[in-house]
Amino acid sequence: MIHKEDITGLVLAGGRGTRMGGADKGLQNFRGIPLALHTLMRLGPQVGEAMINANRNLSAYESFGVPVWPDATADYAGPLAGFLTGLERCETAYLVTVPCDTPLFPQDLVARLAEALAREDAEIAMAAAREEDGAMRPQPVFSLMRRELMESLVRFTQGGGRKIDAWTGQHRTVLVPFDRPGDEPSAFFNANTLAELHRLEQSS
Ligand SMILES: Nc1nc2c(ncn2[C@@H]2O[C@H](COP(=O)(O)OP(=O)(O)OP(=O)(O)O)[C@@H](O)[C@H]2O)c(=O)[nH]1
Ligand SMILES: [Mg+2]
Repeated sequence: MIHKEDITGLVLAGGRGTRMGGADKGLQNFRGIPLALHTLMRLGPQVGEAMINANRNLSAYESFGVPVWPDATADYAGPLAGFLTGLERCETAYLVTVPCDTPLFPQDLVARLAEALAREDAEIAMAAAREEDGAMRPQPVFSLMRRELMESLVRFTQGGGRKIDAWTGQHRTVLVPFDRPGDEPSAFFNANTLAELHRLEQSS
């Protein structure tokens, strides 16, 4: 069994927000609260420690009250750069990642990932959920992983690797479906554009 005190939660807010016109997505308001803070408030009760990965406007993120870490490299190498930053800063045995643009993610996300990781003796537990087109797909930015994977990720990214599934494919990974009766069907809908953000704000 994995205790929540052994898990650090990382809010991924280090992207370019290209599809939002280059806006710093984590600072865009969702129901009156910045997306990254909304995400942090939903993640905090599920983990022992929390931190934010951001690459711009660091003092705004720092005002949310948890440590803020930018990527070590300034080239916007994608979400794996955020994973790596998180693993480097993580002081617990496990790290879980959550993107800042999916504010309605499940309140039992971490518990279910942790249960599956322990049950399967896996190295990574990754959520899978139905997307807006109805298809079940892995949600790689929602992953719980062992801190020891840091060295593997250093090697992978230094070799030029960028794709999350190419890296997780090197490790024992369990997929955790979030489509049980009672699961919110739109929990994993993410806001990549301002229109999607406004649509999400109107939803349940
Ligand atoms: N640290 C870090 N995180 C990133 C980077 N690129 C994307 N992310 C994060 O990964 C998650 C998924 O990213 P996307 O929604 O695909 O990308 P985005 O950069 O936010 O937006 P687009 O530029 O429109 O693709 C988000 O939480 C991003 O903040 C990066 O270069 N570095
Ligand atoms: Mg996104």
